[in-house]
Amino acid sequence: KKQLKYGAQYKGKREDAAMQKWRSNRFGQFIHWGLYAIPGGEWKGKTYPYAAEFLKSSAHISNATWDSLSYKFNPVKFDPKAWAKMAKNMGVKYMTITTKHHEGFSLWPSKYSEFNVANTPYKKDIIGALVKAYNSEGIDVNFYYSVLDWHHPDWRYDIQSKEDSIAFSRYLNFAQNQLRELAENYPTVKGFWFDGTWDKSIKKNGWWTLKIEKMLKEIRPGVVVNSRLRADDFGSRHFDSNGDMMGDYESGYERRLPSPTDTQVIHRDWEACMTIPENQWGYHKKWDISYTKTPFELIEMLAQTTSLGGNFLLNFGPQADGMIRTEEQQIAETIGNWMKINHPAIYNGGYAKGWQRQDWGYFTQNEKDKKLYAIVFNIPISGILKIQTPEGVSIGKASLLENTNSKITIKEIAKRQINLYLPKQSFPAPFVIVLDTANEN
Ligand SMILES: C[C@@H]1N[C@@H](C#Cc2ccccc2)[C@H](O)[C@@H]1O
Repeated sequence: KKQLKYGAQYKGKREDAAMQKWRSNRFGQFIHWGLYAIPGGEWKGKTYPYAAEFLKSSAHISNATWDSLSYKFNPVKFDPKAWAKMAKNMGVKYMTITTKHHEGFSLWPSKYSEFNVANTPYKKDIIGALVKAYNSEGIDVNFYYSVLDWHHPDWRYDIQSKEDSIAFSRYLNFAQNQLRELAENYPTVKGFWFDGTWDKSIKKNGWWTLKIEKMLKEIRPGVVVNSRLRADDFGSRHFDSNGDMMGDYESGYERRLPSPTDTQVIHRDWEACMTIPENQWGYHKKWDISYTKTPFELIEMLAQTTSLGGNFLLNFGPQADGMIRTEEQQIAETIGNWMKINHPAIYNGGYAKGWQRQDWGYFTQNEKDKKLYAIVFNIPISGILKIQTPEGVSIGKASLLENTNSKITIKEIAKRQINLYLPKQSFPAPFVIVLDTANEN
């Protein structure tokens, strides 16, 4: 084991109330909003298929030209209450908003950078309005903050000279001031989601990442910080050089999930963040420039994530005028209709220890109602769901969550082998079976 000053600060899962709430939320809305929404993946008549929030680099746009987009930022149709209402109806329990993405533009009136929303035609504090609106709907708000900053003159990708070192220490102070400002000015913030920490400059300054984690937790006790902020004494990220996770949850799953049988993830808190298009976080004018996931595919990702004890953060990229595009509205509505009936399998849900993963879907164990849920995506032609029960546990009753009067016949066909006979009906959507289990001994 290496002696580390800037490695993991604790082992195992945090069990305080704030972390338990974060964990029980399970389903969150990611929002990527910034100047990149204005060009929306297009520049001088050319469409760029890459991630819209990276247009500045994919179209080789100068800082001066890109920064002048701030004079056009005026989301006249922005209605934070409408966004929060849509999120509530979709069934999310938390929202993570980009306070500052790689472009360096701050969506709040920061004292530490002129490059912020107060100096645009819109003027108003977008972060403050969103925190108020989402909290009013009972939705927790976390702040995404990109340490990587294309705008700030003191940002460095690497430290290769004394000048780099002097400039970058100015940058780290700037970022620390902005983060303190966010933690102090928005007291209901529940978490910080760091990004843009992959460059050598940060890997060589692991001390700063721990300093930031400690500062935020001092200002806002209980606040939850993702592993992506952290680098240790030797530049190891997410997990320190002894293999221990840093931060409060593992946040390496970006546009990918662990495999359904990858049960090593259940030993820690983790979150997967997901785009609906193949790879667009910011608004792209051409929705169908890539494959866009269907609501049922997204619901299956939510189910798979919950079944492995993780949180699922689904991304929305609002338009420059402040509207959520209709394609995203429709997906949010379909997911919300499903969640209204099936949320007991998700909220407070987690890994169902001892219940073998089956190919028809996923088990989740609800830590509040202690019930076991089977979320079914692939109905067998036989109409029979095969289940292996753990040692010492039997299934007493099974019924459809959407209709608990629907009895599902159970037959033990061999030791620990159960057949569940599905009702003879159509299942137009993924559905949930609630299982009452009992200890045999
Ligand atoms: C959460 C996501 N992380 C950001 C990124 C990235 C990235 C950076 C380098 C190579 C590939 C992807 C995306 O812009 C979005 O904010």
